[in-house]
Parts: sequence; C-alpha cells; structure tokens
Amino acid sequence: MPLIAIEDVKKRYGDNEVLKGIRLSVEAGEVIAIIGKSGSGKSTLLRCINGLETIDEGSISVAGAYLGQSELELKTLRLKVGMIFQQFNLFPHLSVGRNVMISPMIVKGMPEAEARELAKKNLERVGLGMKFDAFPEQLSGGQQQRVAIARALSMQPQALLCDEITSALDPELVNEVLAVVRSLADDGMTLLMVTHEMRFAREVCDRVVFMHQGKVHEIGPPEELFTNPKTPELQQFIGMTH
Ligand SMILES: Nc1ncnc2c1ncn2[C@@H]1O[C@H](COP(=O)(O)OP(=O)(O)OP(=O)(O)O)[C@@H](O)[C@H]1O
Repeated sequence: MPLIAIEDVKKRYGDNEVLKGIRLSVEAGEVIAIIGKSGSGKSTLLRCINGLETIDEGSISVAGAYLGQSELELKTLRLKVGMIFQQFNLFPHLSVGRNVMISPMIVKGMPEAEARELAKKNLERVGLGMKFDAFPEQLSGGQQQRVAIARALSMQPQALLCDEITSALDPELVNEVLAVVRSLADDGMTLLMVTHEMRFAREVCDRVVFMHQGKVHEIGPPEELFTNPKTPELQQFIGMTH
C-alpha cells in the first residue's frame, strides 16, 4: 500500500477547476519533484495533501488515514505530514530552539525536556546545533529555512511537503538548504517537492511529476522525463527552464 494515495482529486475555486482529477501514489521513502508552469495547480495539490485545503471530489489518504472533513481526521493527517513553505514563518520573539520545540509541546503535549532534546537533535541534523539560543533575525535566510525544516521534523512526520522552499533565498543560500533536503532523502524521508530547481530534481528525485492545467501531464524518473519528454507541453517547459 502506498504511503500517500491520491485518487481522482478535483478542487475548484468557484468556477475555476484547479485540480482536474489527480491520481498519484507515493511509496514510503520516495522523493518526488512536482514541476510545471505557474498556475498549473502544484501548490494547491500540496495544500490538499496537508489538509490546508478541502477537496471537492476524490480521496487522499496518508498511511491509511483518509483526509475526511472532520477535525479529528484532519488533525491526524497533519501529524503525519509536515509542510515547509517559501516563507520561513518562524516566531521572531522565540529563540531558534523554542521555535522547534513549540509544536510538539503544544500539539502533541510532549514534555518540555523531551521536546528540548528532540529540538537539539533536529537542529544538529540541519547543521544548526550551535544556534539553539539564537533568535531568527540573527540568522541568514538559508539558516532560517533550515530551522523551519528542523521544526517540521520535530513533529516526526512520515512525509514532508516542500513548497518552493528555496524560492525566497538569495542564490548563494539555495545550496545549503538543498543539501539538507538531500540528506533527508538519503535518510529515507518521503518527500514531495514543488521546485524550480531542475538540477536538484534530476539528481535527487526518484520521480518527477509534470503538472499542466490541473492534471498530471507526465510522470516518470527524471532521466526519462528530462531527456525524452513525450508531450509538447513538457518539451516547451523544459526549454523555458534552460
Ligand atoms: N485561495 C485561492 N482562491 C482562489 N483561487 C486560487 C486560490 N489558490 C490558488 N488559486 C488559483 O488556482 C490556480 C492554481 O494555483 P496554484 O498556486 O496551485 O498554482 P502553482 O502551479 O502552484 O503556481 P505557482 O508556481 O505560481 O505557485 C491558479 O489559477 C490560482 O489563481
């Protein structure tokens, strides 16, 4: 059974059908890049998987739990799936360590000492063990995004959804964040990434999903999609990104 099963998902905003029947199965440990033009529905798909948006038709399940409409089901789902955004959204008035500790304490009722140990471990995992007591404004954008990754990891998710997590960074800071994502992939984390980093998609991802007008237009291993795109839409998209 796949870790994430997306079946015939449709999503509308008013008359605008943004997702037009998405089917996608993600196995545990898979790393998937989602690419496509602006407006093709990439972010909406991630937000639906995390339960930030409701779906109009179809079903989404994560580790056997279905994304239903009830608050309890939503909460269960959100505990299984972490999400990282383009903006880091750290609490400016809390130390880095507290930023990472706060969700497990509040959402899971984890005792403070345990949350502190977990935060230390996850900050070390993203190379920021020494920044535990620093404040977000004292960090570079790349470091802040790595804190956001540590914060997502502190919820011990079964999958991480990354929505253009390097797009707000200066070019010289992109690689340090991608290196952390690469190490998570090496450790077996299931990752779904909306990304414009085609080289990263090629090197790190097991499969690439090309979305076009609310549908999965092409899907396959990166070497296949990038070297031998089947549709004119993907050929054009690849041409644009080179
Ligand atoms: N909250 C919303 N209300 C109304 N329409 C929305 C909303 N969110 C997204 N849309 C519309 O849904 C479509 C898909 O948007 P989405 O952000 O998923 O695309 P995307 O492929 O992620 O694009 P980008 O690469 O620009 O982020 C767009 O036409 C957008 O205007």
